[in-house]
Amino acid sequence: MASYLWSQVTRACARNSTRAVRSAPVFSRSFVALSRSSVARPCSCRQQSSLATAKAAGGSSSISQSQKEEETRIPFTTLEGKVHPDVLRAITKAPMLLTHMSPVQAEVLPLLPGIAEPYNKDAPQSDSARDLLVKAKTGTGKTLAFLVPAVESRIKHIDQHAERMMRDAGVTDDPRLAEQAKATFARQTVGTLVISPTRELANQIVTEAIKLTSHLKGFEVQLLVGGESKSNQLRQWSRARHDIVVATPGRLRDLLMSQPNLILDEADTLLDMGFHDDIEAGKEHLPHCPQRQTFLFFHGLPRHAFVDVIYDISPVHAHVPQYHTILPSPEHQIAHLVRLIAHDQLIHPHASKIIVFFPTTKMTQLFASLLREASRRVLPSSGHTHIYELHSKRQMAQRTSTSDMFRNDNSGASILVTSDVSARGVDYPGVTRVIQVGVPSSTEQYIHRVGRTGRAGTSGRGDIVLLPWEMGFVTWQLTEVPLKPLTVSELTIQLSELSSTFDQDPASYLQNAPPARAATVPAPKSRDRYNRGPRPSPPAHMRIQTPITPVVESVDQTVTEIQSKLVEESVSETFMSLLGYYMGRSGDLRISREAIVEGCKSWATKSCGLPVPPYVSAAFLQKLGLSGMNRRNSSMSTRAPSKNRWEGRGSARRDRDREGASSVESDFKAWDHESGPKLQDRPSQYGFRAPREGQRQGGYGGGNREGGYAPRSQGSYGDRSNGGYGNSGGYNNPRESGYGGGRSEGGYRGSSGGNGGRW
Ligand SMILES: Nc1ncnc2c1ncn2[C@@H]1O[C@H](COP(=O)(O)OP(=O)(O)OP(=O)(O)O)[C@@H](O)[C@H]1O
Repeated sequence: MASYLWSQVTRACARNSTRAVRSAPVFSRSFVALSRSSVARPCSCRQQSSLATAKAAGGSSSISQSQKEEETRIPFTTLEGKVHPDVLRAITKAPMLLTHMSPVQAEVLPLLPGIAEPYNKDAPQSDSARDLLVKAKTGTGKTLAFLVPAVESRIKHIDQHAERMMRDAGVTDDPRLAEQAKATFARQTVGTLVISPTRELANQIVTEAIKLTSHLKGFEVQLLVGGESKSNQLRQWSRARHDIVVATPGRLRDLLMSQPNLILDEADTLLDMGFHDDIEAGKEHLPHCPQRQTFLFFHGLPRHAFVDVIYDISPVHAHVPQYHTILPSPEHQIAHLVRLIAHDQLIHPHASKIIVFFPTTKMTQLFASLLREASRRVLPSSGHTHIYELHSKRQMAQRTSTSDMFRNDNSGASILVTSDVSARGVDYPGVTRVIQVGVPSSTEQYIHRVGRTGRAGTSGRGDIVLLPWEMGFVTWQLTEVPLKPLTVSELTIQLSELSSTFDQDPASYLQNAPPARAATVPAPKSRDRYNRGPRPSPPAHMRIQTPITPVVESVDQTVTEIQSKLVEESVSETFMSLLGYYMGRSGDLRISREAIVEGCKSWATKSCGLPVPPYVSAAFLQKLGLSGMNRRNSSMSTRAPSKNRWEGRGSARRDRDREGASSVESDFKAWDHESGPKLQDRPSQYGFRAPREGQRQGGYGGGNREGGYAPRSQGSYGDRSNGGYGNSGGYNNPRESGYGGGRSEGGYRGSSGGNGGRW
C-alpha cells in the first residue's frame, strides 16, 4: 500500500522557511530545478508590477501597455489535452469560472502532464527530478497550482492500476474488472496528502479541491483536522476514498497511529514549523522516493528558488502600501485603531473589509468587545459594521462559520478581529486593509498577515500599530519591508479631511468612491450566537452617518468612556497573556525583559485605563527569569499589599487559587497565545462589565447596549483579593520612560488603496 501513496503536497508555511529549506534532506534529492527561462512564461511578475504601476499612473500609454500584457497571459484553455477534461471544465466553467493562469500557475501547470505521470522505475526518465519547490507571494493562486497536478496524478495512478490488473488477468478490455480495480485501488490508497498549518487553511483547501473535482465521478476529498470528533473522522476515513486528504499535523498523527497499514515516511523533510514531533511520529509510514513525489509550496524568504515567481526583492506585494505607526504613548492605541478603521470605511464606503490581528487570544477577545462598543458610536458605518471574532478559544464549528461569514460578507463594512489563526493561507476575497496591533510572532508572520489583503491582484493596504517599546520590530525585523511611517496626528488630519469632504457632498463622495464588491456565494446560515452575520446591510448612503465630522472628532472622548467600562480582571488576564507572549521576544525587539514588563504594565494602565498596573507575583517573575527585578526596581516591589486592598473581591479563579493552586500556575493559565495553554471559552463581550440585571443586552455579536454597564467603582482594582497571587504586593507607579521615541515623523501624505495589477 505504501508504494501507492503518490505524493505529499505540502503547504509549508514554515515559521522559518529558510532554515527548513536549508536543513531539509529532501533537497539533497533532485528537485525539478526550473530556471525562469526553462518554462514558457508569457506573463511575469515583473510585468505584473509594471501593470500595477501603469494602472496607478492611469496614463493612456500605460493602459495600452496593460492591455498588451493582458494579452500575454496564459489562458487555461491551453491545458486542453494535458489535463482531464472534467478538471478543465471545473476550472474554466462552473464552479470556478477562471480564464487565465496566475504567474505561479503559469509556471507549474504547463509541466503537465509530465509532472503527474506515475513513477516508472524502468523508464529512462525515472532518475529525473519529480519534486517541486515553488516560491510565490501570498494570494497568487498557489492552491490551484498544486491541486491540479495532484488531481491529475491521482487519475493517472488509478488508470494505471486498472490497466495493470487487466494485464495480470490476461484481458485487454473488461470494463467491469477495470471499474472494480479502480474502486478498490481508490479506497485502499491515498492520492495526495496536503498538510496545512491551520484548520482554517485546511478547510479552504478542501473547498477548492471539492470545486476542482466536482465533475470527477467518485472522487473524494477528506478533511482531518483537530477540533472535530476524532472517532467520526476515523470512521469516515475507513469508509471513504482518499483521493485528496487535507490534514493538520496533530490529527494526521492521530490517524497514523490508528492506521498501521498506511505507510508514510520522511515527512520531517517538509515541515519545520513547530509540528516536528507530529511529523516525526509518522515518519516511518511514508514511502521512499522516488515513489513519493514531494511538492513543497511556500511563500516566505527561502533562497532555494526553483519555480520562482517572485521577481522583486521585496517579500510582499508592491501594490499593497504598508504603514507603521509607533504610538507616542499607549494612550493612543485604541483611538488610533478606531481611526484606522474609520479611515478605511470612508475610503471604501461601499466595500470596507478589514482584518485586525492581535498577538494573543486574550487581547483578541478584549479588543473584539471593545471594537463592538466603539463601532456603534464612532465609526462611519456605526452599528451597521459587522464585527467577527476568530481565535483558538472558539470551537471549531464556530471558527468555521465565522470564517465563512466573513469571507462572504459583502455588506461594505465588516471587520474580522482575529489572532494568528487567520494569518496563513486563508483566503478572504476583497479585504481592503490589514491592521496589525502589536508585534507579530515573526517577520514571516507579518508578511503572511499582510498577505490577506491585495489578493488575486486586487488593491489593499497594511498598517501596523506598535507601542513605543515595540518599535524594535520595525527597526530590526522589518528591514526588507517597504514601510512608510504614519503618525497619530497625520491619520487624525487625514480622517478629518475625508469626513469634511464627505459632509460637503455625501452623494458625489459616494459616487466617486470605489464600487462595492461583486456578491459571492451566499454564506451558510450560522448558528454562531456571537457572529450572526452576514446580515443584510443598508447601502452606503443610508449606512454612513451624516454629518460624520462630529462623530470622528469624538473618538478620543468615546474611547475614554469605553475604557472606563473595561473589567479589570480581563485587562489583567490580557496583560498576563502579553507578558507570556513578549518575554520570548526580547531578543527580536532588542529590549530587556524588564522593559517588556514595564511596557505591558503601561499598556494596562494607559491603553486600558487601569488605575494601577496588574499584580504579578514574585514567583511568576521568577518563572520569567526576572527574579532580580524586584531588587533592582522599586516599582516592582513584591511588598505584600494591605489586607484591605484585596478584600471583598473574588472570582472563581481566585477561589480556586485559594484552594491550593500556586500563584505561578494561575499566572501561567493566563498565557493564552495560540500555542500556549488554553483557557475556557468566553462570551464575546469579554472584557466588559455585564449589564445590570434587567438591562437588555443588545447590539450585534453579544455587545452590550450603551449604558448597559455598571460604572466602574473608583479604585476597585486596588481592592481585589489577593487570594491565590502569593503574599506580595502589586506594582505601583509604572516607569514611563526609557522606551525610546517614536520614529514616525513625516513622509506619509498619500491615501490608502494602491492599484493592483491583475495576473
Ligand atoms: N487563475 C486565477 N484567476 C483568478 N483568480 C484566481 C486564480 N487562481 C486563484 N484565484 C483566486 O485567488 C485567490 C487566492 O488564491 P490562493 O488562496 O490559492 O492563493 P495563495 O497563493 O495560496 O495565497 P496564500 O499564500 O495566502 O495561501 C483565491 O480567491 C482564488 O480563488
